[in-house]
Amino acid sequence: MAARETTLIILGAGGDLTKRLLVPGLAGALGRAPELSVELIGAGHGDHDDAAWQQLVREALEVGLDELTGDVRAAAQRAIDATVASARWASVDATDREALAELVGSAAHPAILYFALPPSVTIDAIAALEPGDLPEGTRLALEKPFGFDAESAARLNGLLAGLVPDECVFRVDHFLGKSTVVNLLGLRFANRLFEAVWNREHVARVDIVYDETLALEGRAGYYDGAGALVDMVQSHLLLVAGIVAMEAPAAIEPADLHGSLVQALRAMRVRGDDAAASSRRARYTEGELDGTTVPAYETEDGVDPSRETETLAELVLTVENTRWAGVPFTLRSGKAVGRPAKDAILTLKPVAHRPSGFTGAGEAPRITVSLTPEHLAVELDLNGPGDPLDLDRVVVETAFGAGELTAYGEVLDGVLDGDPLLSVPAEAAELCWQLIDPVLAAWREGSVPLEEYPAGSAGPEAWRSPLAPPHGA
Ligand SMILES: O=P(O)(O)OC[C@H]1O[C@@H](O)[C@H](O)[C@@H](O)[C@@H]1O
Repeated sequence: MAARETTLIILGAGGDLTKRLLVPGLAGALGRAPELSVELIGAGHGDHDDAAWQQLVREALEVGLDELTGDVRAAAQRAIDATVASARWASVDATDREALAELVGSAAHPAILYFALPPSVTIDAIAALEPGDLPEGTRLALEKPFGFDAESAARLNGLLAGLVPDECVFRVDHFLGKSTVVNLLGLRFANRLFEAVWNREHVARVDIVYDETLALEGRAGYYDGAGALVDMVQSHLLLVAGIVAMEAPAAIEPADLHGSLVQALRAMRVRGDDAAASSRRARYTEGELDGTTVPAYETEDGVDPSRETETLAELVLTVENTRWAGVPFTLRSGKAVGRPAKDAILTLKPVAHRPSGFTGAGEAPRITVSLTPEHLAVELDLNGPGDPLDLDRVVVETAFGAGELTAYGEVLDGVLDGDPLLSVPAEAAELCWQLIDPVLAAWREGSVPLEEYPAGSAGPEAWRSPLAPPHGA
């Protein structure tokens, strides 16, 4: 195996993401690629120095190690000392062109610049750079959210295109690194049983839900400016919806997969083109979760109550093509929800004719692909104990194999390897914002009330019933 060397520069390395997810994920990527050695530069403001950064790197790599098993874990273990020894800190303002160019120039190997920064700072940093500032082969990785609306996402794509070739740009969405999300491809396209019913003839509705028990967790600085719609629906769930909706690619190769994903996103619309009638928003009030009192969102440190940030968001889309016309796709995500559910659910239509004489069961059956943990459940109406004509609802379930790496590990592995398969295509990043912008505008205008739910509940009572379609949709 030929040795490979690269420099990973994390901009914004003093932030929570680096310690909690990026460096632990790096342990997995190092374990997967034992031939790779990484010079790890942390860059940012703050009072770090080489020693503090090295300590952070060691601790975070060890956290990452705990999530690995087998050969990958053994290889990651072997890589830790060398990675820590190479780690250095650079106090740099990412928007200072000369300082950034100098930092990239000081890298021992071809560099990857990872922007773990708020979107507006990332845009300023990219805008400050000139093409000649980055040596050939430099890769740019950008954390979500990619821009802050469709216009800024398009501008950012334009700026990036002027700096490096598109195959050197990695738009990171760790959901594309989740083994369960990747598994949707295998489930759909390698199984006739599922692909045959995966369309409007058989599917009544699609729900993509990511309700978490996690509350704000001290992230007001970021979250209060984002809210559930941007943080989760825009950044992650739309891409999951794209994978659920897309046509089969010819190959699991970047160009084919990205083409299918983009085509599906292009076909999506807010239902009835009515953002106010096709969305809901809510915010948690004080409540109990797992025996602990969760304070009301608006009283959390760093929250500006006048912003009306939602902690639960729901959006109904349609996919305007032959496969999906008329099927509602409901995307929903919330924080501090007592009944966590992280699933893609296809609710099937009833059979065209159930012969009279059968009793029992008969409600709409579902195919549930859990995004966390790895799990598939298919509901069937079968002969229960006793009378064979009295049907019981039976759930056929199986676990999927767990991913070898964490979602961040998978995504970083792609970035380090120069493989864009699991990175977000440029057009997809813009399309996701094009769907969300009208919803944000309707919410800003006050066309959609901000509802409330106690932390620890399942959400507002009224949300148990699906949103009625707008007139004419
Ligand atoms: O369940 P995971 O993989 O941690 O992903 C969910 C998280 O995804 C992040 O991108 C969001 O910013 C968080 O708010 C959210 O909790």
